[in-house]
Amino acid sequence: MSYLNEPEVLYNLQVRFADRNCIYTYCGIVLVAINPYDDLPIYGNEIVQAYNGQDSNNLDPHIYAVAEEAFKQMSRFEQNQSIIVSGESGAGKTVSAKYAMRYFAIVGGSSHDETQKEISLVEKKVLASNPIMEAIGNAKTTRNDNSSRFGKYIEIDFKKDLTIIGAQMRTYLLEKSR
Ligand SMILES: Nc1ncnc2c1ncn2[C@@H]1O[C@H](COP(=O)(O)OP(=O)(O)OP(=O)(O)O)[C@@H](O)[C@H]1O
Repeated sequence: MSYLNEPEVLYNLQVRFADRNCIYTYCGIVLVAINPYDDLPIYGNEIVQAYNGQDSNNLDPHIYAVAEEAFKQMSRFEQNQSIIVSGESGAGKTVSAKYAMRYFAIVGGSSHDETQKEISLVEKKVLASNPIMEAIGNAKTTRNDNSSRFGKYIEIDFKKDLTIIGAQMRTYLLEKSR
């Protein structure tokens, strides 16, 4: 985008989503996601591997590109990284966060053995915590059938060899209306 203003952003989002079914668009350094309410074939293991270790500037905008960038920065500089997922109810925050976690689980789970792309036990446990947390903390609303009733701070901990050692989830931002 040559200019980062509202008409330019809206025009680009419309062209990419309506005409090309691309739900992800970069607006500056922010990745904007449009909820497609449809199962798109863009999250499979082969797509994870396409982003793994690549320069995200050369690839289509994707939540996996954001996750890859964070993973790369963490491994290169040994510094904690944060991804902020924001948007109105039903925008797709929870789904995006789960895909980012899935990316870390696959990439972190397989980094100790490049030939083994299976997710190991710790990574499986981290991903399996999602339905448990949703059973306790989600409810149907007029805007979202599976609405999170509390904000989440999810911390994923990695070992030096970049495999996942564990994860923690904390509640925050409990709105009065929720
Ligand atoms: N990338 C996606 N692909 C397909 N469907 C999606 C995607 N993102 C969201 N959805 C659909 O939209 C629904 C709502 O998304 P989600 O629960 O992630 O919203 P949210 O922003 O977390 O909302 P809330 O703030 O109410 O918790 C999902 O249950 C799913 O059906």
